[in-house]
Amino acid sequence: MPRGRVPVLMEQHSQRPIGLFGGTFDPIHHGHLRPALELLEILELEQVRLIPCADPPHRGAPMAPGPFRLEMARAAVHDQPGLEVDDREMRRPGPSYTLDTLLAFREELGPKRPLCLILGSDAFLGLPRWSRWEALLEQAHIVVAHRPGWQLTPDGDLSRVLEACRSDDRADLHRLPAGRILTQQVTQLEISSSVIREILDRGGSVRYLTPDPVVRMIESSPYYSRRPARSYARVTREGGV
Ligand SMILES: Nc1ncnc2c1ncn2[C@@H]1O[C@H](COP(=O)(O)OP(=O)(O)OP(=O)(O)O)[C@@H](O)[C@H]1O
Ligand SMILES: O=C(O)c1ccc[n+]([C@@H]2O[C@H](COP(=O)([O-])O)[C@@H](O)[C@H]2O)c1
Repeated sequence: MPRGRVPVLMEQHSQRPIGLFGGTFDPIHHGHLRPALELLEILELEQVRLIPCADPPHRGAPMAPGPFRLEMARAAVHDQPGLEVDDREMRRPGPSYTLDTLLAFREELGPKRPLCLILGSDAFLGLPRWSRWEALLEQAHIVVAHRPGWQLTPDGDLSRVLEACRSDDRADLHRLPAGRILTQQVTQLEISSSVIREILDRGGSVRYLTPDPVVRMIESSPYYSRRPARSYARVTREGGV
């Protein structure tokens, strides 16, 4: 590649950061995928690992079982370089605590590799309820992707941690292995898995909210839809059907 075309951050460090994006993904949707792709590009990450959790802490059991949520995630990104699905939480028994996941990555990749834990703003605001949450920043940076409807105005301990670790310089994510918090604007997509489940529950279509391969998996699975899907007539140019 001609020198002028080497991305600025890449020039400084050969070991680019890895983005780690955990979720229940029940099901995965474009509100997960588009921010993941934008962060991959904007932050010049090596890759973003989508990590479906087996047993999400602090919420009820998912509608779809872990292996199916994992397969939906794989189907969603199968043709997108840079977005990978990581099944380590599925292979680990017990609640899927994120700190355990970060420690496993550290063990695998060594102490120097920059890691970026990606959280939507709602997940970030809930951090003080997570297990050993302040230790997360010892293992990774935190990248907060803005999510529609959530203002980033933490209080208490989270506000103090944000104040102490906040960085506006993306190069910090490449220079250091962990410890910075960066907030990043991404395309705002007001999509959630809960809304998708509600639409399916009333027999609606979720096309264009999630990639077509995921729609097909959902439609042929027993996990979400309860009412039969509606059928629509196709109107031809002449007005016939
Ligand atoms: N539309 C979105 N824009 C930005 N981030 C999102 C969006 N939807 C989910 N996220 C983030 O993705 C991660 C995983 O979210 P999760 O799998 O719980 O999806 P969800 O749509 O919030 O699901 P549910 O509606 O079931 O709570 C979280 O960090 C969350 O903040
Ligand atoms: O480690 C924790 O205590 C913890 C508490 C709540 C959520 N998480 C993780 O945060 C990610 C998003 O969770 P959720 O419930 O919004 O899908 C997912 O990877 C969960 O495993 C982690």
